[in-house]
Amino acid sequence: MLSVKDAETIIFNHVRPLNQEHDLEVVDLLTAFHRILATPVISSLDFPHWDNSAMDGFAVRYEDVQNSNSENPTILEVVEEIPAGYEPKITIKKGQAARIFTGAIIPKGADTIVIQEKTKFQKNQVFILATPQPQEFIRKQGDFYQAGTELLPAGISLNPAEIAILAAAQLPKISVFRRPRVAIFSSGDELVTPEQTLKPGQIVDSNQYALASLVRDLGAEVLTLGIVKDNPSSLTETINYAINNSDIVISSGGVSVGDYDYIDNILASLGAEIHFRAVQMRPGKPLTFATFPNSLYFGLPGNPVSALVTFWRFVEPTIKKLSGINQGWESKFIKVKSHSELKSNGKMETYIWGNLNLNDGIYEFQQTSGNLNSGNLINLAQTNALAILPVGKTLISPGEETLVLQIG
Ligand SMILES: Nc1nc2c(c(=O)[nH]1)N[C@H]1C(S)=C(S)[C@@H](COP(=O)(O)OP(=O)(O)OC[C@H]3O[C@@H](n4cnc5c(N)ncnc54)[C@H](O)[C@@H]3O)O[C@H]1N2
Ligand code: MOO
Ligand SMILES: [Mg+2]
Repeated sequence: MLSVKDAETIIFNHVRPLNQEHDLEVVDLLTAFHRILATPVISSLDFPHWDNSAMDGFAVRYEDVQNSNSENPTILEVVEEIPAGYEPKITIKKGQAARIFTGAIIPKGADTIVIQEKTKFQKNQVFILATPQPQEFIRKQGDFYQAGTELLPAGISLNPAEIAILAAAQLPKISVFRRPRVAIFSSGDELVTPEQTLKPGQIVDSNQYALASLVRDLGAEVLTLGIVKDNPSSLTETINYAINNSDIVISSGGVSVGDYDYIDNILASLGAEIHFRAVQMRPGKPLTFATFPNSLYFGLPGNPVSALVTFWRFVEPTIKKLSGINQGWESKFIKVKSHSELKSNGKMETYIWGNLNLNDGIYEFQQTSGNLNSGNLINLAQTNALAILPVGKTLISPGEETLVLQIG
């Protein structure tokens, strides 16, 4: 059976990230949080824009004050006051200083700031009570960024720091990648919506709710196509619509070996290239991955935990990669101590849901309580991690390390 690693490689090799020419959208900076920058940004402004003061104090010529101390203060004439936002008019000459405030432009002639705590100020005279370092507290024009060079690269997620940088660079409208479009549907004659009264044998389509929330949280646009009966013509119609209206299609249910598990046959009849139908993992073994010319298809298993585990393990990084992020779209596994005894049959890569708890600043994994059954959605509540036992590993004892994938 195909290993999880090989399945992942196959999937990621088929992801074509959104394109800088065709998949752009211009958005207001205030709505750009977590969007992906589509083109590199170059600013014509230096940062800082001008030599400016990092402190409230006095702008002086270093050579005038280099031998100052409290017994022998240097006395300078204060010729101008320079608040932030004001353009200085006077060049500082020998024996002169300017009163200056944080962020204000350094006047011509001055090269050093003396903070006001090291001075005594009287009328238009300042007494310099200590010798500063040469050029102390001056933020030089272009020290942080030089105009014309790359300010931000394409393919990064816009977090608060980047949003602030774009605002500072006077770019209130920016090019980002459009949101990936993801179609979701559930298949099964037994499925009903949460509003419907349950008849014997029926179950609520909970997968669609969970999957839509996860997809939206990843910044994608969700197209929910509802519940589709285990009926080849309805499934054909829905899948055909989905592959023509989205970048990624996610279905749940109908991918195992039962008589009513039609998804794979219909994918084949619609001309999909089916890359695999099962992966050596538990939960999540019956997982179908197929491609059409313009979309990727994930046939997730119907069991609620299996659908979510396969989403977290394979679909989440796929959506991230497709969205145009150039780094860090891959799943991140972390090594932590297990507080619980973790068991597997050793035949499948096994995913155990539970919690990363902080214990004296160190994360420890604790298996969820109750039955680890892929049909048991209830004890998935409030978990935040999956511990992973590789094939061949049957036991992780308390205190031993395990790899975990954070979920949520
Ligand atoms: N003979 C075998 N039977 C099964 C195998 C196998 O290898 N041989 N694999 C089992 C495993 S593992 C899983 S996982 C499931 C996957 O089944 P399907 O993907 O075909 O899904 P269904 O048969 O449609 O449903 C399975 C289960 O999940 C419930 N379900 C389905 N959709 C939803 C939904 N949208 N929301 C909530 N719950 C849903 C459904 O009622 C079933 O209980 O196959 C095993 N069988
Ligand atoms: O993949 Mo199934 O998930 O083990 O119930
Ligand atoms: Mg089935």
